[in-house]
Amino acid sequence: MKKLIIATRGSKLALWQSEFVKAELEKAHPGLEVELSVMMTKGDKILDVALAKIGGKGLFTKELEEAMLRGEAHIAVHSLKDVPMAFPEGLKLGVITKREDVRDAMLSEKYASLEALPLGAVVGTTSLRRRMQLLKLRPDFVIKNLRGNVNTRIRKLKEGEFDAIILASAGINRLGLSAEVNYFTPISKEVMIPASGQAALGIEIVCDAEVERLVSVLNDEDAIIETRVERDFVTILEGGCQVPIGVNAELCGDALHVKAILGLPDGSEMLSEAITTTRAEYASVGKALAQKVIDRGAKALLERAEQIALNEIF
Ligand SMILES: NCc1[nH]cc(CCC(=O)O)c1CC(=O)O
Repeated sequence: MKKLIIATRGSKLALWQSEFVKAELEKAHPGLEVELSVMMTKGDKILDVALAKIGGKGLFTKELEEAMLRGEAHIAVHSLKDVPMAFPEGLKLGVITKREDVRDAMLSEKYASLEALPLGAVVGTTSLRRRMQLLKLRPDFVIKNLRGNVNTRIRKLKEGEFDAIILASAGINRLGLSAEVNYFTPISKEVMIPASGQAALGIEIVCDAEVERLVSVLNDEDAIIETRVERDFVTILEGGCQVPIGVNAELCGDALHVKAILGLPDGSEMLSEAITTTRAEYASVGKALAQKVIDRGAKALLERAEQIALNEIF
């Protein structure tokens, strides 16, 4: 194969991620040419409706997948946290890359940390997972919806609509945006458990042995293990991307630490659990942790969370 085509969205983060993969593949395979094919997805067009309402499934990936299935592209680079578990026939998850900083971060023009925010501070996020954990820590916060790509969200912060906003550190670091705001403060995983797959890239590929061989150089074994645990946990709970579930697995040498939280978006009811095990147990620990929360009523709690989210008028 001489030329490999990446189907990509046109947002700055999507382009950064695809350019990164292009550069890594060209470095690993001298003589290979990698080209970006930029396209609009439905999710890029609908910016005024909360994603929880329209049902986020495939919203940012459908057009890219259709291009791959038509043979017009070979791979698509996604943030793994946005990648569903199942793929259309003919496509699969071919690569999981090394993770950036997995933590969420607080961005603010005036305040250096969550603790420093005043009573009743207005905090921007549309993620139910972030809202739940913010209100658990500080029930006085006023959580206001914040949509749009990373650059749009930072612009809204700077326009003064929010005292602080919450974004993934990974996106900010990749785009080099931390200096755009006065305070960029990663939030410890003790305070806010990240989303499944956060900070890793997932490369979706056409089912083709040559394509798979070329991209496999980007696989990271620790990221594969950690995100496998996280994705197993979410799959067993049947949680879509719009449910309030935080789950994080972290390898420290041979030790594998996993913790999770789920509950109602307003933080009024929550379940959290943790397991520490060994690397060798990775294939069963996501399921084991899910079973622990299921035994404590997780399924009913998530059903209530989903009803609340769907009924909400944003
Ligand atoms: N849901 C949007 C999304 N998907 C991936 C990232 C960037 C970080 C990552 O790779 O996990 C973001 C932005 C954000 O949550 O702040």
